[in-house]
Amino acid sequence: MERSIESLPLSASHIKLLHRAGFVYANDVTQLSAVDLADELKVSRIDALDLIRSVKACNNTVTDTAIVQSAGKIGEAERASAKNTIASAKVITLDTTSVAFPVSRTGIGNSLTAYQVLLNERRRICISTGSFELDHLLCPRAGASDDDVQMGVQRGAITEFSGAPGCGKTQLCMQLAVNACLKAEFGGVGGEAVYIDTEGSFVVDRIAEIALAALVETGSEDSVSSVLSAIHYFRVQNHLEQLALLYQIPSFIEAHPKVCVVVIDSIAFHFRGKANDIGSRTRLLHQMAQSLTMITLCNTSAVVVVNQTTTKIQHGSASHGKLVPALGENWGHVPTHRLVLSVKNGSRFATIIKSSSLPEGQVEYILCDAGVRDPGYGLDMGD
Ligand SMILES: Nc1ncnc2c1ncn2[C@@H]1O[C@H](COP(=O)(O)OP(=O)(O)OP(=O)(O)O)[C@@H](O)[C@H]1O
Repeated sequence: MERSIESLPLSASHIKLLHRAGFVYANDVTQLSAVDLADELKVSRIDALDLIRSVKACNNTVTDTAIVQSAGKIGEAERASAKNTIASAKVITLDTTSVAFPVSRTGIGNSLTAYQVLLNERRRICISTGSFELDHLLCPRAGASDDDVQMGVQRGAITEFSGAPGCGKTQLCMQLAVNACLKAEFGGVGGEAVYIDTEGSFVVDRIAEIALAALVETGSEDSVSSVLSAIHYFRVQNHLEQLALLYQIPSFIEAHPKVCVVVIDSIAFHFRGKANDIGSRTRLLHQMAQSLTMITLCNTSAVVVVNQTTTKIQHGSASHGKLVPALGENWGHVPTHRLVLSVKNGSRFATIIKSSSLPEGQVEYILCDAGVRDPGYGLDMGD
């Protein structure tokens, strides 16, 4: 029996994507190869493969249920159980790119086996920071068999970069936004980026320069304008706007399913100086943390937050203090990975200070006209 696409328990964005490309029946999708479907939908091959698997899984589930029902062999209990199966298929295929998450936005989620989680992790294409060393620090992928897999900032996680002014936080954010939008075959993800600027530090000429350098380096024939057109820029003026925007980002991503990174530069700017009212600040930060977590749970976006640094007084004196990320210790539990960027004797370093899955480590990076790169970048050019 031919099943129409819209009768399948796929996400609305998947159905829209398939309809827009002219697909009507499930079999039209399942008979295609991932390469052909990727061409048709203008998505990456991994995303196309995932979509084919999802359609196949949904199609089989729906068809099996329909067959059992039409044969009259199904009681109320079985019917309910079949319904649950379809519902769970919907949760598992909720994401629009590649990763299945057990938690839905609207209800208690279903479990995945650890092995499924492992497969999802392996399939997940990270977003490059521009520095090979930093990419490996952020995503070592121990045991991964595919050496060509893109490393960098992990999707489905909140990564925080903090550091003193001038250490390169904004440069890194702009580089990540560009790399998210480059095509997969040119070292990118072929996605779109959300860029939330709370400080007014986003410089469009600079991001255009970074995009041009990336296109030239990788030999991509795309234009700077096509890369910049995939970056959705939001400027927020105060903490209420920031909270409201973050709350709406999941819906925004649902309407823009190619978004694979949400950058917030910086998370702390509008929350500093509210130390007088600790209670309300804690509540606001808690709300913000919930919104960020929701973004990572209901789709496969990476969340990248910039944090400022503050001096932690030690031995009762600021002169013995050390620089630590702002917003206090409670906030420190929110990011999945926390890194500090620092400058010492003219060299720039990124150091992991907290992570539940990454080993401790430090790498050196540089900032140059092209953006964020490894030390020694450009030395072998022209050989
Ligand atoms: N075209 C460029 N070429 C090389 N380095 C550059 C270029 N543009 C900016 N930089 C470097 O970037 C640094 C500023 O980085 P960035 O604005 O990311 O700092 P930040 O950590 O975000 O600071 P703040 O907290 O004040 O916003 C400057 O010190 C400069 O050395």
